[in-house]
Amino acid sequence: MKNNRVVIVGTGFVGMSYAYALLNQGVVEELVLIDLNKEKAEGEAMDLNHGLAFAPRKMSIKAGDYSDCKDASLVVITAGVNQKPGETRIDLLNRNAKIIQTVTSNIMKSGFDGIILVASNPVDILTYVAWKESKLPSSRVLGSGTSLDTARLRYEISKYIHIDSRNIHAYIMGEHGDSEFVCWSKAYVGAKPMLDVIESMEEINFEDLDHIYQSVRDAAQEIIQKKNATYYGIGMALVRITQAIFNNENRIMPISAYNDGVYDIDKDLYIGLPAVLNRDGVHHVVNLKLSEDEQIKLQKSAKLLKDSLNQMNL
Ligand SMILES: NC(=O)C1=CN([C@@H]2O[C@H](COP(=O)(O)OP(=O)(O)OC[C@H]3O[C@@H](n4cnc5c(N)ncnc54)[C@H](O)[C@@H]3O)[C@@H](O)[C@H]2O)C=CC1
Ligand SMILES: CC(=O)C(=O)O
Repeated sequence: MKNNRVVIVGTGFVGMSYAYALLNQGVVEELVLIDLNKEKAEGEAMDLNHGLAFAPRKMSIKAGDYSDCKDASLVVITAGVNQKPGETRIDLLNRNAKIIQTVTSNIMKSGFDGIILVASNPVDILTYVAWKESKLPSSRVLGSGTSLDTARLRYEISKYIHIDSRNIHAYIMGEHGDSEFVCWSKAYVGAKPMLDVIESMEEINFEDLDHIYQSVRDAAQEIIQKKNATYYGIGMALVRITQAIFNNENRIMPISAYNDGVYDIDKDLYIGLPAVLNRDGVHHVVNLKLSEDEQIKLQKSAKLLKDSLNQMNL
């Protein structure tokens, strides 16, 4: 890891929520903001700099250009359009794929040799696009995947059982989209299997599991209906991934990782899987023994992503 510099490409809602959370949590030393709209990036850098007097650490924040990627350790791509009410993430594909190709090509022209983290939607497919365009090892290109969905899941479970969401160990896997699913067979509260929790607690029963899943799956649409975009949750998920990388944590997080055969699903694609993250990026994908039903769901989700990838000319 060369230094403690992060470059954000795309200073919209998501990019700036991430930047604001980075500043508040004092995660990095240097932050560079890039956007097609240079004035926006400049304004955002000024605004953030005015918070430095209240920040937990010294930090350099500026609007920049692609030459700033050369020495960066991490470039986070949050550029592109977001969903309008009723649109799915996949509906954004044609509009955002070109943007991600251009952005990645510009990043690589700078001589960049670090890690790329993609948040733009549809994130699994666009992470693949960034990986192909960058020609970096797949371990150094990852997407936010189901990290946000998993945080939503932990929150929803926590509401039922009144246990801190940080004690809930459970993953949403698959596409960051409508075909995602909960890996209930490997869900734990503290060290107690979720299925034992259901049997021993009155607050939650088996019927609630479907309701929890639906709330998670439909959360983005609900927020977009109410306030047009989602950004705080993903901003904080991106910070947690950034910390895992910069602090060399070997932390397990569900992110969009390249499937090179760890799971028995279509190969050569990116999909939401639990993975160990450290300063090298994705150290390895964690191989969970899924139930038969979960395995079918993961296969379906992968097929959907693969079909979308096959329709593109990459
Ligand atoms: N992965 C996840 O869990 C989540 C992903 N998203 C996705 O993040 C993306 C960004 O969403 P928002 O920030 O709400 O959108 P936004 O419209 O607020 O911001 C997008 C920014 O990208 C910039 N941009 C567009 N083309 C560019 C280019 N070629 N080079 C540099 N900058 C460019 C725009 O000028 C704008 O500032 C969307 O695709 C959205 O669906 C949003 C929430 C959660
Ligand atoms: C927009 C989006 O992908 C989300 O909030 O999950």
